[in-house]
Amino acid sequence: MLQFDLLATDPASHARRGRLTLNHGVVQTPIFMPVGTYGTVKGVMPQSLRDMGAQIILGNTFHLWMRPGLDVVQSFGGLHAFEQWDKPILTDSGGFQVWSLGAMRKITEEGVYFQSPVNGDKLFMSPEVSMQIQTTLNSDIVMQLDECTPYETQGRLTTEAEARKSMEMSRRWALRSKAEFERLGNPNALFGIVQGGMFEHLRQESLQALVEMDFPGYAIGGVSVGEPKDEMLRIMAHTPHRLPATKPRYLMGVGTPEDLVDGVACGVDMFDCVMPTRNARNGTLFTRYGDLKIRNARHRADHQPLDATCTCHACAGPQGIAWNDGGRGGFSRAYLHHLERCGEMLGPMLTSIHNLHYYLNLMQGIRDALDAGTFSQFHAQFKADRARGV
Ligand SMILES: Nc1cc(CSc2ncc[nH]2)c2nc(N)[nH]c(=O)c2c1
Ligand SMILES: [Zn+2]
Repeated sequence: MLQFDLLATDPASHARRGRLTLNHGVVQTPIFMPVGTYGTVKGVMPQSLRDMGAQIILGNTFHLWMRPGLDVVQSFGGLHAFEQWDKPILTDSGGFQVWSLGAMRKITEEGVYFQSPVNGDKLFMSPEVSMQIQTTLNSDIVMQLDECTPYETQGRLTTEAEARKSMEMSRRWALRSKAEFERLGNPNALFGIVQGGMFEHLRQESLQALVEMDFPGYAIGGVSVGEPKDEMLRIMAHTPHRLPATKPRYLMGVGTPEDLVDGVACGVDMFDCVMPTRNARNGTLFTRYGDLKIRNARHRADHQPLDATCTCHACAGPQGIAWNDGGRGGFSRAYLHHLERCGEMLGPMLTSIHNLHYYLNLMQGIRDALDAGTFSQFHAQFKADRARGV
């Protein structure tokens, strides 16, 4: 089941405020979805995710199929009980992950043949198999099996003909995914995925065909695949607002804080990206006034928190009072620098909390601005602040 209510639209852009009602709960949009590939958002407890306002997280069909295996997840009645997350979950279909395997796979019309990276078993993933796995996972939002059209093929740009061929196969796989999803009687929501490479007219053909299939929501795939930023922004400006206004739009694998605010202005409702958690593990922290590299020696004896305006547990402690508001319950840059230098596990745990909180708080600020009719001002202030430098 999926219901999408449009609550407000920004007169000066394609930005919109919405509410997504799914089987495991309600999600306010625009939204950022933390990535929990192996059934865990790396290093972050489910309670911490709830405390920071996460409303929906991502799981991965391919990885969970490999480990722990469907029999184990099935014995829990699905992913929610297994990973102790009772709010909505979106699962990606597995195509992107098999594609990322590189050499160890063969793509045919029927599906993808590949070797398990875990034990070398010969495996096969088709639209039907992907739907069967996602039905077992019982995720609230299921993604069709698609082929993520690469930006480059054998070291040269993917041609229009190659992008068309790939988009047309994804279109046929959308139909097969939908047929199997319905045959299985899956009670959740299946999203179609727009492909078409960097070619606007192929994007238009792809989205038109998917809209005719009448999915409850749509994703834009095939970006954030190594293309230059201006190419991603060109597709982001072209495609989202051409999708039905009454249905949710999900931009896959994007992006930086700037991409999220720009993406909302282009009409995107849902984002996912490994950046906040991956950057946290390599010591790159997002703050209101720019990015900060905690390993830099200049933080060695700095008593300030990562971000003096942040109310996350790392910056403001259990009381959640920001440094600028007089709070002193958080951890200092000096301490986080020390943890990073020592390779202590508490380091990535705290930096992941901070970065996820930054992304979720940014989306909360966007929703509040859309509710207040001040999104343009929010957008301008956000950019000015981020340009200030830490
Ligand atoms: N950039 C990008 C990222 C993802 C993974 S989204 C994700 N899965 C798990 C976490 N995050 C994609 N997934 C699919 N199915 N298709 C795509 O075109 C695509 C493109
Ligand atoms: Zn913080």
